[in-house]
Amino acid sequence: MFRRLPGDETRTLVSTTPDTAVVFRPAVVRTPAIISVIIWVWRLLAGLARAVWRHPIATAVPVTFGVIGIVYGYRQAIAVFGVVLTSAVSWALLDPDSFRAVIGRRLLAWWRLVWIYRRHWQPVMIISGLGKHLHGRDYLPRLLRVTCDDWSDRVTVAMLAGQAVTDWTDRVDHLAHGFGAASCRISTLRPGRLMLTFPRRDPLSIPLPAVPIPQTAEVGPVEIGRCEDGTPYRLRVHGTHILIAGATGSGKGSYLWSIIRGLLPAMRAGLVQIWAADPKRMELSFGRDLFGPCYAATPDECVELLEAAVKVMQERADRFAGTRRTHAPTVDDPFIVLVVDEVAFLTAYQPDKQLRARAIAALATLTTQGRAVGIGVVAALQDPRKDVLTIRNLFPDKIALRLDEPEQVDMVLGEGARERGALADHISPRPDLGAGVGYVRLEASPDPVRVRAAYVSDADIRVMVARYAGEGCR
Ligand SMILES: Nc1ncnc2c1ncn2[C@@H]1O[C@H](COP(=O)(O)OP(=O)(O)OP(=O)(O)O)[C@@H](O)[C@H]1O
Repeated sequence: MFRRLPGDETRTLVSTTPDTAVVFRPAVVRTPAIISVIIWVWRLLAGLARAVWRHPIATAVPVTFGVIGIVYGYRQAIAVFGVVLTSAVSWALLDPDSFRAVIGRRLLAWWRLVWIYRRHWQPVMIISGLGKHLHGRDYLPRLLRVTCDDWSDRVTVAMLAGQAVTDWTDRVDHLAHGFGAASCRISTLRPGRLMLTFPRRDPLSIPLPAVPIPQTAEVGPVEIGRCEDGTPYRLRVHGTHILIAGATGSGKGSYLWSIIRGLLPAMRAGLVQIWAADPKRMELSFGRDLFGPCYAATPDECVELLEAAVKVMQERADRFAGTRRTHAPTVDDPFIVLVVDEVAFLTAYQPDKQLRARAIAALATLTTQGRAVGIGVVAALQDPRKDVLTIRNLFPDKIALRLDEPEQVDMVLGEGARERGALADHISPRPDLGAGVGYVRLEASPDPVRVRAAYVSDADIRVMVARYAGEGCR
């Protein structure tokens, strides 16, 4: 509202043509003071009207107390204020959840709008290059709204005409540092409107204990951890194939074991069979009794297991052809989930060329045709490059855990994922902080979501084996 008037800057402008002494000075027409006053008053009224429109409650509260003060006297106004304040404090103490939902988050959002975002908006926009200062005027993207949930601020922004989403995704670091947040995520609400998400705290910063084994036999999405907004992270396993990529020690094992854990009751009910290929012999071997004869460790055995799955797939395809298009797990045709730890041992590092080709062919067949007949592949690998796993794009669902290089993020999650905030290369290598933390793209949105899998400890696996060994593949 206190921007300079047009013309203030112009007065000081001087331009010359190169190599001559010719100097151009723009003509400045002196504005009568009354015009300036009218403009200032107009801006003041417009600013007040805008404040009332944008923050009706924040304006109504002081106005109400002011009116009570004027009409009934200031003692009454202070008494009413005291009653309202005491009621609010009692509510917050007695039922903090409902207070937070109704009042607390709105107050926090208003405070953060005023103190963080509006206060820093102009300098952050100009310095990051998202706004422009031209001829004495600021052209800034509009800050429309701030809402808060328990873990983050969500800032709605109207982009400047002519800006692209990539102008913003290229500057997530500027925005995060500018507004004092650990990171910034960008999502598109509609053409011209963006939502910036700034986390205030990290619900994933401490390891999560293993999710309890479900009570019922279900093949639906398996709860395996938590999303960064604190909601449970449920991973769809049936009707898809999942690739989990992460450097050594990134916690791939916790995903594999959490999936297995969530499917145990369905395995007992005969609706699921878990087949395990464990060429590294370090991860799945710990609970090998869970898998019975459907466990393979040597490369030959692993490839035979994959080819056995292809046979089942083809037999089902022959039977289902023309009668059904999707698979519903039954005891006769259970959902087969083929868990492959370090799939690159079979597809890239395997010295026997023929065996390698057989493994790639079997995996390609399963990932292209297995879904509809109830066969899913869950594969983990350390190095997501194409020459390590040529068929990585055949996995519809991918999870990027801690990766060594920024380029690897897009290799796993698809073009532009890192720009949209999937900073998998920034995940801490400290196991307590970063193991099991990863980025996924959920079905509902192209924007990456940060998640953490629960940690299934050795003791948990021992209990799982003791309770469920011999119940799956017989
Ligand atoms: N979800 C998790 N939460 C907390 N800590 C975890 C989690 N997953 C794993 N860890 C810790 O990180 C260590 C390494 O995990 P893990 O062996 O699963 O990694 P990995 O990605 O399978 O590694 P590699 O590829 O070398 O086998 C574990 O020993 C454990 O201490």
